[in-house]
This record gives sequence, structure tokens and C-alpha cells, in this order.
Amino acid sequence: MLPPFPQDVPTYPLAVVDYECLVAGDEKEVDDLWKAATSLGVWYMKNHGTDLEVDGMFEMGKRTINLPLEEKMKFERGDSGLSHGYKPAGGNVTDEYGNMDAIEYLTIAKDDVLSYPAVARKSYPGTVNACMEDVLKPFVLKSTAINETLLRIFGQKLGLPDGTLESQHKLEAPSGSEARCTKVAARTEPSRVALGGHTDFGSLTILHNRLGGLQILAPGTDSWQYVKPLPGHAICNIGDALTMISGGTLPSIMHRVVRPPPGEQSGLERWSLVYFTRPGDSVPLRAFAEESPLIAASVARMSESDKVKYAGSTTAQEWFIRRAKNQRAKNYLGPETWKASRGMEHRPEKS
Ligand SMILES: O=C(O)CCC(=O)C(=O)O
Ligand SMILES: [Fe+2]
Repeated sequence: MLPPFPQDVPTYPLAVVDYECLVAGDEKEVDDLWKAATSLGVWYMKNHGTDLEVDGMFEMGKRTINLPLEEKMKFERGDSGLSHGYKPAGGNVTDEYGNMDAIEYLTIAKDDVLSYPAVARKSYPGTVNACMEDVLKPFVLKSTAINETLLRIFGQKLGLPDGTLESQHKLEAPSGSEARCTKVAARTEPSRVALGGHTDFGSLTILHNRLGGLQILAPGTDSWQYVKPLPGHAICNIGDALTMISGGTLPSIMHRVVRPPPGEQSGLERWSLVYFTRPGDSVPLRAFAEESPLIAASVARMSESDKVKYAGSTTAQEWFIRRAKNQRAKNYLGPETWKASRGMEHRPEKS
């Protein structure tokens, strides 16, 4: 049993959305989701129906990340901006000064899970391969189904023609969608930022965490605040790609990971699990203004420089590679590298 999140540490309250009610078409729930997604871009989701798959993923992640470093490094992700594989702590920077991160993680491409035993992007340690069929595949498929439900709702609320958002995120299209298991070691110094402030690169993120450590920087505020993990609840957030497609209607929240909060949780190692849904590699990241009057109105209200940003000069894959590559510690040359790693952050200077 993990100790509870301390009562005397302030947390940012998020809306709770019930996934089963969304699936049932409950209008109030759909409206609650839309309110959370368009105001803050992050919410809790209960009754997501993936508890078994999540447990299996945590076990697989722990087994793999607990392998000797030498073994894991055979599958290291490299510095070219592709994320699949193993990333040791210190592999990325967390801020403009080049301070290194303190989180290690293992990232498995959706394309590799679906093509297994053929390799689409990268090969993985035996501990991953051993559960491709029984754990990875059901986790990826269920997480995808959840995100398809959310995309369908967002598409309707945005006034896009039916299927528009889904067609940018086809399961069979090569994409940066991926599952990630993360670990922050117990010995990490309390002052250290484990994962620097960022917005997620793709469209939708489903996060499962059990100990505190996730913090958000809510728009209009100036300080990082913890989000308290709630048992059985996932934390979902909007990423840059959906911000772009929706013409800014769906904001991607800035967040980061620090060590668990003071008190009983503070000395413990922290594990989390994420599924990122991203558009197909070749999808241009632009506001879908021609397809939706609501998005067109949002673009019309933008400054000229924002209009250029939302006009779509990169594909989803180019966006991802630029951001991921410039976060690599080995590629860090100075504050300009950090700046080049930024996405849709509302406070780009915060880390
Ligand atoms: O571990 C967490 O709570 C969040 C991880 C995260 O933000 C990420 O991997 O992008
Ligand atoms: Fe993130």
C-alpha cells in the first residue's frame, strides 16, 4: 500500500469526467468534458475500464526498468528526435540552462506493438517482447478506443464534419503514438525537476500515476501546483497537435514532474504510465478553419503572429522530432536549443 498524498500540501482541483457516461452519450458529462478540455485542457477520468491493462503495464515497466543499465542501454533511443526505446535519467534537459532531467523511461511505439513480431520502428528488451500480445496490445487498443471516443466528442463540439479528427489519428497510419513507463528514483534530490515543464507534443495523453509529483502551471497563474493522483482515475490532457487543429480552442496545459511531495511519499520511488495519441506522421499541424466555423472564428481573433503559427508549416512528425531532438542533453548548445524544443507553452520561459 502506498501512503496517501499529504493533506497539508495544496493541489489544483481538476474536473472528474466519467468515461462510461461519455460512452453512454450522457449530455451533462459531455458538457463537463468540453468545459474542462477548453478551459484548462486537463481532467481526471474515472471508469476508464483499463485497470487490468494498466496493472500489467506497470509490472512490465518495472521488470524492464529494473534490468541492469547495460542491458537497457542496448535499446537506448538516440539523439535524432525519435523517442522509442530507453531513456536513462539525464538524457534530456529540463530548462534553458541545460539542467538535466532525473526521470528514466521506456517508450514503446504503437506501430511496433501492432506490427509485432515485425519491427516497425525499434526493437525492445525481452521483458517487453514477452508481453506484447497479452499486455501491450490490449493496453494500446483500449487507450486508443478511449481517445477515439474523446476525439469524436471534440470533433462534434468543434463543429467539424463527422470523422474529421478520427481520420487524422487512424490506428493503422504510422504515427508517434506510444506507451511510456517512467521511474523517478527514490534518491533524487528534492530540489531537482525530474521532467521539465512542457506541453505534450501530440493530441491526447492518458496518464496513470499513483504517487504525487505531477504539477501543472495553470494559465493565468504563476506557480506550479500539484495534481493529486486519485485511485483508479486517469489524468487526461490535451497536447499541442489538438491545440493547433482546434485553432487554440483546446489548450495544451504546461506540466512537469518533481519528486513526490513532502511527508510519507517523499522518500519513495515514483512510477507512472502514459499513453500518447498523436496524429499520423504526415498530418499537417494547422487550424482546421476551413472545416469549422467555430475554429475559423477562433483564428480570426488571433494576432497576426499567432495566425502564422496556426497556418500549418509542419507535419505532426516534424513537430515531434524538432521538440524531442532539441531536448536531448547531447544536443544542448545553450538557451537557443531549449527555445527550439518549445511547443505551444503559454509560458515558454517556465521550466
Ligand atoms: O509522470 C507523470 O506524472 C507525467 C509524465 C509526463 O508528463 C510525460 O511523460 O509527458
Ligand atoms: Fe507530459
